[in-house]
Amino acid sequence: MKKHIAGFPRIGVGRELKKALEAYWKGVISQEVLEATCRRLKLHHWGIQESAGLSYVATGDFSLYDHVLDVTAMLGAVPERFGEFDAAGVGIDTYFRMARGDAAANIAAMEMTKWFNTNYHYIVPEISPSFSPSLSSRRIVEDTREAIKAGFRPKPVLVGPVTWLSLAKASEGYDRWEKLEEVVAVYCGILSELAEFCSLIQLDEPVLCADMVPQAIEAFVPVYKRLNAASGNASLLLATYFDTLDDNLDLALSSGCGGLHVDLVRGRGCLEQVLGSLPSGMIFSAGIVDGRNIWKTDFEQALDVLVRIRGDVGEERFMIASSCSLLHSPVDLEEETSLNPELKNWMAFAVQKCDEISVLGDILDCWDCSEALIENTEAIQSRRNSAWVENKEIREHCASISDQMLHRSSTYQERREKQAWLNLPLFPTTTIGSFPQTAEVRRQRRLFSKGTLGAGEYEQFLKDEIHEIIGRQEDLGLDVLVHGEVERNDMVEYFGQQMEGFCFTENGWVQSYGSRCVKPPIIYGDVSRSGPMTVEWSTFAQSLTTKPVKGMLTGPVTILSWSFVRDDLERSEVCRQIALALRDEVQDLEHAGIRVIQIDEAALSEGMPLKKKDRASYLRWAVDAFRLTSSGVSDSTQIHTHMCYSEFNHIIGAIAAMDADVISIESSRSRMELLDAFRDFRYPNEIGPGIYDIHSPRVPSKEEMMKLLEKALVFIPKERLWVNPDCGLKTRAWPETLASLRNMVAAAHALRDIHSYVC
Ligand SMILES: Nc1nc2c(c(=O)[nH]1)N[C@@H](CNc1ccc(C(=O)N[C@@H](CCC(=O)N[C@@H](CCC(=O)N[C@@H](CCC(=O)O)C(=O)O)C(=O)O)C(=O)O)cc1)CN2
Ligand code: MET
Ligand SMILES: [Zn+2]
Repeated sequence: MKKHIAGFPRIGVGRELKKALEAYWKGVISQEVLEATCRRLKLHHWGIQESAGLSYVATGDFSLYDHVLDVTAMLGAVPERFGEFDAAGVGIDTYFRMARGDAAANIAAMEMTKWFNTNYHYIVPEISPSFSPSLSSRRIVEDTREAIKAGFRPKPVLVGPVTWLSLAKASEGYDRWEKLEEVVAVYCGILSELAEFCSLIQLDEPVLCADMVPQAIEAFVPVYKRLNAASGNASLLLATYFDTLDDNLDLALSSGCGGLHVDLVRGRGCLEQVLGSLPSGMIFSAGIVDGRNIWKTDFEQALDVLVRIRGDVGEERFMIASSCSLLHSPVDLEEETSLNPELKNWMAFAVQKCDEISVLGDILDCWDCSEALIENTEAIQSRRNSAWVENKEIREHCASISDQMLHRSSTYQERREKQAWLNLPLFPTTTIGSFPQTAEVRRQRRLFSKGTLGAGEYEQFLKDEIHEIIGRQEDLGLDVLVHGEVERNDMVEYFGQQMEGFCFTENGWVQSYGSRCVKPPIIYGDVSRSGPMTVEWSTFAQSLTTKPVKGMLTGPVTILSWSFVRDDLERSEVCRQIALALRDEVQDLEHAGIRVIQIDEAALSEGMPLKKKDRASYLRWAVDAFRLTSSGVSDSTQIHTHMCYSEFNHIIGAIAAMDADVISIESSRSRMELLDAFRDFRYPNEIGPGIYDIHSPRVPSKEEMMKLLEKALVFIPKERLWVNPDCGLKTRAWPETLASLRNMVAAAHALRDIHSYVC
């Protein structure tokens, strides 16, 4: 029986990749040193897979920034603004400029967005008529050769052409599918090269689990016919994940590929259908170990399914696998020394998942693994029967939620009048919450968590920072201020740390984009709030200024989406528990005199099911959770929300149903394209479409931002338009932050001058 994983996390257990990348970008280390770190990581990760007993090691899953950008580089899809690239191919500096922009040359980065419904971000390929696909990066071949040289048996992994093209963004009016033939030709070249020394090559086509556009559907089978032909003796494994195949199952089955990988965690629903129609000769790769959560696999349940599959397809055509790439899991549970041992015993990270896959295979192969099976059963039982998981009081509280709790007392129009006391000018300026998390802030937090710095000193340090941040905003002339979120390590982890039902890792890092990582908290039990979480910081900030300070909370859907969530309770129910806890926080803030409160729902659209048919029910409970959080305040308190990376167009109705008084959204990278949504649907409340990209250090000019605002004014009445950046500023440094905000405020003032004279 063959065993494999769809990909391994690349960041490194000690975030070695992050550190090396950031050092390289700062000019502290050379390309050679960076590449040496990467080589060490790859070898280490291959070693883990091999010593677990997996049949292959994944290659091509390692990336300097993003695996979608790797394919973009392979195809030579370098947007014109980055200039000519080297004839030898896309070098790493061009590659990084595409990902991060070029501040010195004033070149904007490529867009970045969520990888399906995960918290991983990929760089969106750009396709223009002038794009001429040609093999421009051979990294995957080089990495695979390296694996062979080191004695491993590689299975190269790359994003397939239909998914790559589907995720791309074409120049206006251009049909991306016109490039299909040439794109496929490049893939054919690379596949035939890999086929010379690999017997199995994995092509990831998660788009098969989403709603595909007609062009993609039409293209699929002919494209795969060519790819299979080019792959000679190597077998192509068509990998699908994140949902069921449903309507696209026939495409997958007719692809002519040697194997089909199915996600049996999120796509279990189509198992019978797949088994019923799998062509004889096609390998079935069973993605049974969850690549996106941290719970141990229930071996007994998994074995039932696996035995059933093996009975159908036979030993020869059967592979056991992770549901998707382990990119979305933390690296190694063994690194966790402070987790409660009982909780820890319920979990498996990437390294442990490799072992789980291997052991499941061994058990099926009738090796004597009874010990592993007993241990697993005990762990599963311990979690199932634990007294820490369920809390009667919380359950009762949740059951008593009334419809009235989901509504503000008055309509937006009425509330607007009652909020006039805020006395805000036309085009009010604000920021999204965080200010630069400088090295010094992180250092102080680290000293505090190590115990080197006392609680009092740490608190004083944070207060001094807030003082400074308030002063800077006053100097800039911003209208609604924020306290800056300096006390937070992360907008989700921080809240989790103050609620019951959560636990935390020390090293459970997961890549979010490029060098940026998150440490998702783990929700293992019923959630409640132990006491106020943010009130002290917000009231301290408010005491320093006469301008309104926005209270700053992370919303229930976002806390849910960016945590590892228990799988023994409906997500919607976990979300309600979080919402109920946050509702108390909102009311506490109001009582403490914080009268503008932002509840971030950055992950609302990310959490959306991939298929249209499942979306309405998700949006219903997600919007209800937001309303439950936000509706307990008086009319004169202004509720804000913030969203980023959203495909707003198809959920604009749901966003309106959240009924926040003000929403800020990301839009600058897409040059206000999202405003298309407002062409047909007039958003009824106030809105701040972000006018500068905070993901890049580039300082946008006043004129540039004015242009974006003028664009917005076509669809948004001037009385309802806010002026703000795309997102929080925590990843930026102070100099560019101040320069950008100065220009932003100037743009708002200039616009005020123009528009206050126009009736
Ligand atoms: N959960 C989550 N998801 C999100 C976002 C988000 O903010 N949170 N934002 C969107 C974009 N994604 C992002 C994800 C991460 C970061 C980010 O800045 N991450 C930081 C880590 C944040 C953090 O947890 N910081 C901790 C730990 C910092 C740290 O690395 N400390 C050093 C020590 C530092 C020192 O002594 O100087 C260490 O532990 O080794 C803290 O501030 O306390 C990073 O990778 O650098 C930004 C955006 C979408 N998804
Ligand atoms: C990813 S959304 C970020 C919102 C948060 N308030 C911040 O400013 O950082
Ligand atoms: Zn944001």
